Amino acid sequence: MKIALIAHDKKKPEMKKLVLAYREILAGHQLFATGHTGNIVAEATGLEVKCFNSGPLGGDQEIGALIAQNKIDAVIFLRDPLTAQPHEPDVNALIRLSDVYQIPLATNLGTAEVLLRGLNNGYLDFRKLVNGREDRHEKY
Ligand SMILES: O=C(CO)COP(=O)(O)O
Repeated sequence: MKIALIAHDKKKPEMKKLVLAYREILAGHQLFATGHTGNIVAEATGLEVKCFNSGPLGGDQEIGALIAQNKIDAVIFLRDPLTAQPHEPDVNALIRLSDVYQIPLATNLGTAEVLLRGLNNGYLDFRKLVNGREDRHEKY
């Protein structure tokens, strides 16, 4: 599965703890991330991470584009709900696209743990039915 990992600055320590705790599960999947988050994840776990631009410089949009192309299976986005983000429209766009395309999305540590445990138990296997199908979306 292709997992996108994103964390706002104040949530990066939580992201680091999460990926260390679930390293063995994450090791079996392809990881994608916004720039700074990806560097932290790669350094903490030693796992390969495809890093995009930093969030404020377009990283959320790049991951959103992958979602629209059916190239992401789950998103863990540890958002900071207490700090205004200069790129809030990009953040909202990424969340919106996850909802448009029914992509499992965790926005806090509690749900992220459920998602990763579910991933490990096959609960995301429904994604295999649509994987590789760029035509899966209804055309308007
Ligand atoms: O701002 C972010 C997501 O909106 C995260 O970006 P970085 O991982 O580059 O800090």
